[in-house]
Amino acid sequence: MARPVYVVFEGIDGAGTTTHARLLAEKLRLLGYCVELVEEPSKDVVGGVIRHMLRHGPFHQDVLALLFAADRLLLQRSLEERLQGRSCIVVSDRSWISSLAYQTCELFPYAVDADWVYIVNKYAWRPDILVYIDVEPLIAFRRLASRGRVRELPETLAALRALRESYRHVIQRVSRVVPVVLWVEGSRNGVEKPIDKLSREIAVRVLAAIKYSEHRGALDSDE
Ligand SMILES: Nc1ncnc2c1ncn2[C@@H]1O[C@H](COP(=O)(O)OP(=O)(O)O)[C@@H](O)[C@H]1O
Ligand SMILES: Cc1cn([C@H]2C[C@H](O)[C@@H](COP(=O)(O)OP(=O)(O)O)O2)c(=O)[nH]c1=O
Repeated sequence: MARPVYVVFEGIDGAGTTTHARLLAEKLRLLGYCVELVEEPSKDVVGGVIRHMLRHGPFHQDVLALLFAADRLLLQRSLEERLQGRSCIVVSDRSWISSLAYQTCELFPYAVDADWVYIVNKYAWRPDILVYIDVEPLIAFRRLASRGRVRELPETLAALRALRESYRHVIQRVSRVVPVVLWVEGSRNGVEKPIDKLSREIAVRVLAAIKYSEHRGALDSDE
């Protein structure tokens, strides 16, 4: 049964994961691919509980890790049922890699260890392509502030700095299990890369990775 190609975006809050997941999905659709765009947390029941907790607390990472894992499994199962084995590209803003970066961050209460995140996400899809958008914390913070969206946690400047550090380790760690890791620079020396330019760069790199995996798939099925 054909499995969807699973492309995930990761980055600290305000890095642009939502924006660029949507733009990539649009571009791939225009090229004729079947594309499903998913966002985590979902708009379903468990996603709603998560959003409530993120807004009102308690900000307990152990509980959040379980809820995020459950939300993700529900989302992926309903997608599998809907796709019925049709080949498709699933573009997601965030994945269990966010749990590795956020729920293990020592700055937050009841942080968990990475091994436990792996265990509770054992049955979640493994990304085929990971796009990590690296943005300097001050830029991300300004973006969040300009949208009036600075929640106490995890969107303080100190938390954004800690999360970027956490991602540095996480990206290294997951490159052992994720076949394609695309590290994209969203800003440099306090200057952000314009959305259009970044989006084009991401599309070109993701497309090259998709074509490569299609080629590998064709070779594998010839064997
Ligand atoms: N490359 C970019 N340059 C300028 N602004 C950007 C860029 N990428 C995203 N933004 C803006 O930054 C804000 C945060 O983006 P968003 O996609 O919601 O981030 P995230 O989902 O990672 O928290 C949005 O207002 C978006 O328009
Ligand atoms: C998927 C996931 C997200 N998160 C966090 C990242 C964000 O702070 C928040 C998602 O809220 P959301 O408002 O959707 O933020 P964004 O637009 O940045 O994705 O949840 C986790 O802590 N663990 C996870 O497993």
